[in-house]
Amino acid sequence: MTDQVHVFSLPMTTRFRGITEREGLVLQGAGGWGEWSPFLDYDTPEIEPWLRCAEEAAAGDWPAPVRESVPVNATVPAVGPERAHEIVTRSGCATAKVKVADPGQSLADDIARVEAVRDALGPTGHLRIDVNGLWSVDEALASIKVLDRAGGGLEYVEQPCLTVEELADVRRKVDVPIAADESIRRAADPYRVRDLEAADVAVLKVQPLGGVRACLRIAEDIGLPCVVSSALETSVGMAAGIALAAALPELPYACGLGTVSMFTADITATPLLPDGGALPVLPASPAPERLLVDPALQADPGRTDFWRRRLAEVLAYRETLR
Ligand SMILES: O=C(O)CCC(=O)c1ccccc1C(=O)O
Ligand SMILES: [Mg+2]
Repeated sequence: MTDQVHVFSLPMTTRFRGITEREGLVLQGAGGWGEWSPFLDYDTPEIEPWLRCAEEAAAGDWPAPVRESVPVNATVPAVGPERAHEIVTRSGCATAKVKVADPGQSLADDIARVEAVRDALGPTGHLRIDVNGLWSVDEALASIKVLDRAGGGLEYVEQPCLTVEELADVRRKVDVPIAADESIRRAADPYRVRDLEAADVAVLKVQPLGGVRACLRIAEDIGLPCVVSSALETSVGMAAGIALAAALPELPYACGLGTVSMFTADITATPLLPDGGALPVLPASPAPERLLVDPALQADPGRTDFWRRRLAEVLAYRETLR
């Protein structure tokens, strides 16, 4: 299928989504490198579109950009208020997304983190929160009210509850805009969000949704303003997210593509780190010479085996779909 495959393992500076080491593989095609890094807890059918994204990148098949740079948000994990403040200040971003409702933490922890982030952003910054579907409708109504006040106004709340029905219910009962993430990227039908008027904003992630061109189609059909966000890709995979953000006809919000700073190292010689709150748009997929094959960042033989087997399983699964 491809000329070359490398399995990587990158240490993270802060635990995020339970992850401390980000694993995946990069594969080389005629057009450059593509990344395939589905989360470890996802099963074979769910990780197939992630591979289409990598193949599209490796084929060098991205649409033309319509802008030269992409504004990004700082991403704040469920850390303490001092660390949250530091992350936002260091990022240079005018927008921050704060993880809340982390299991094992209280609403008081979320309030303290959100207050610290508002302090770091100043009054003109944009502050959004991401709940990852962890609230009930009642919890959402109560918590959004409190956090909207603590944050001096929220730009939007991402995935406050698990289901599309719950999102629609919450959306009708609060003034803060609602963004759908899991309800699009993990749904059998992403358009139920549109049909049930469940969100004001669509979050698009290129790997789970099958690539840049697939996401452009969803953006057009879903009829909502879109935010492109990462799935914690290395700079190889991040280039695909940036290619989507660069090609969307409208980009009214900062994108969640500033997450390369969460790694202690990267697999390209030129990490895609934001400068002044924005990322530059590159002309194409990462070229062969841009990959840094640092032995320290290669997964050990056992994990390399795991990823090669996982890839073989997805390719076999594809055959059953034909
Ligand atoms: O959007 C961002 O700021 C960063 C990306 C992010 O939050 C994320 C990264 C990996 C998995 C899930 C999510 C998420 O948006 O829920
Ligand atoms: Mg999210």
